[in-house]
Amino acid sequence: KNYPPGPRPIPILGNLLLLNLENPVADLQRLAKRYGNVYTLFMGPRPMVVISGVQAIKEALVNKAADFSGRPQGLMMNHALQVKAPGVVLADYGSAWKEQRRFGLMALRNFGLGKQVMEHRILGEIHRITQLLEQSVGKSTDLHQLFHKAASNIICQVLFARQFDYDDEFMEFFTLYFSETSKMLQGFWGTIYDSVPMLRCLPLPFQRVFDLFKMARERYSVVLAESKVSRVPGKPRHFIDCYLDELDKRGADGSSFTEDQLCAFMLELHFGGTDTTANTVLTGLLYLMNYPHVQERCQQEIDKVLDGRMKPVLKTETRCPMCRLSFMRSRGWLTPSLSVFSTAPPETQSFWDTPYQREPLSSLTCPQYYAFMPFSTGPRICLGESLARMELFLILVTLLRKFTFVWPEDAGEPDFTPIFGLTQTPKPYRVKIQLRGAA
Ligand code: HEM
Repeated sequence: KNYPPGPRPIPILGNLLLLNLENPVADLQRLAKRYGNVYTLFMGPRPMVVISGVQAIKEALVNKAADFSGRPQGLMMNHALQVKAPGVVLADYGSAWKEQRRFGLMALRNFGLGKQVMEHRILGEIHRITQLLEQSVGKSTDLHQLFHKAASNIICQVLFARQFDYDDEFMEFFTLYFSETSKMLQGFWGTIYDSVPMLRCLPLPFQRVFDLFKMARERYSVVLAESKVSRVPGKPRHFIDCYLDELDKRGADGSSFTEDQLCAFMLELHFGGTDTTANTVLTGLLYLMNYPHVQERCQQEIDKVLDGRMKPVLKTETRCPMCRLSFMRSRGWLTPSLSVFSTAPPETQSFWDTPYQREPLSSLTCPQYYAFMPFSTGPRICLGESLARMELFLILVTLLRKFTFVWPEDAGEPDFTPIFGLTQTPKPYRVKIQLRGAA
């Protein structure tokens, strides 16, 4: 009874019937209009406080961080990970989460985050994408797996210093696994699983997620076993080695460092580093194709700033305001719903009046950064933000410099409404690729 007001729940289902479980965003916004920026919804028997609007989100995630940085347990996500160890993403707010997060940041930095070596890795992967896109010039193409594969290869280099061919079984499996589980974990079936516990043991479609997680764990075990055989203690080659060194150092000191924890962490970084970045690029292209004048202005800016340079470099980012603004807009559109697990998603609605509106960038005003939170805010802010920003800038700038992306004439009206999931995904679309004369 101490919860904020909200619609009256019914037994067993709570308020589930008020939501379109395929994509509840519009319903959550409608309810916010009726009940205000902080209201309670019952997902089955489980109460959820929904927070909307910049002020309320800042208040919760920053000013009252200690109260709002936890993660609820007992959800499909926790069960799928089979957590003896919750990694970082699913760890509750406390000393174990702090310890792992601190280590994760340190290890990511050691293996390139924010350094030139990372820029080279990303540019190497972009070179591969560019070559593939060149083969599709003049044709109508589906890019949906391409960016997942590129982003996966970038994070795999950090995690275990390996890159895979795009048709490699490992790559094909993880591309499928990320996109299927992302939709399932926070789509219709995920919500049913989380909200109606009595249905959990039935052979419903959500059982597929558990199979996929099991298959992912098996593949990580192989990678981990290989690293253990080939490593030289004290000379880490990648994230796994670094973690194994930490395990050696700590021994059985009762800390949060365990091999299970390492596997969970790998999975979270691989997943977190792939699906989000890839879907942001896909959204960016969808948007740029449908606002050709914006694409053209970005290209003019890129040509001017890069001048005769062979490749874009990250330090030119500040000199590309139009590109930054366009890419920010894509991230704003795609605000991932990852933090639904702890609180409401960082709802940018009050800043981007209508996130899917058809007339963005009518004036070149830069958004106020305080309202822009695609990476969330507060202590649980995205661990990979700097890597993601690097990737997004370098990928989009390289592609726009070389190609023009055109919405095919026979593709009909674009549909900007994303598919809801752990990360929101643009609906599949095709793209016509043209080579730019000047590039
Ligand atoms: C466009 C790309 C990305 C976006 C939009 C994004 C967004 C987010 C958001 C919204 C959160 C939730 C924060 C919260 O709970 O309040 C998060 C957490 C996280 N992200 Fe990202 N992310 C991106 C890329 C990445 C990358 C490349 C990595 C890995 C290198 C990564 C790793 C993580 C991890 C480990 C967490 C959990 C942090 C914690 O719970 O302490 N993300 N991200």
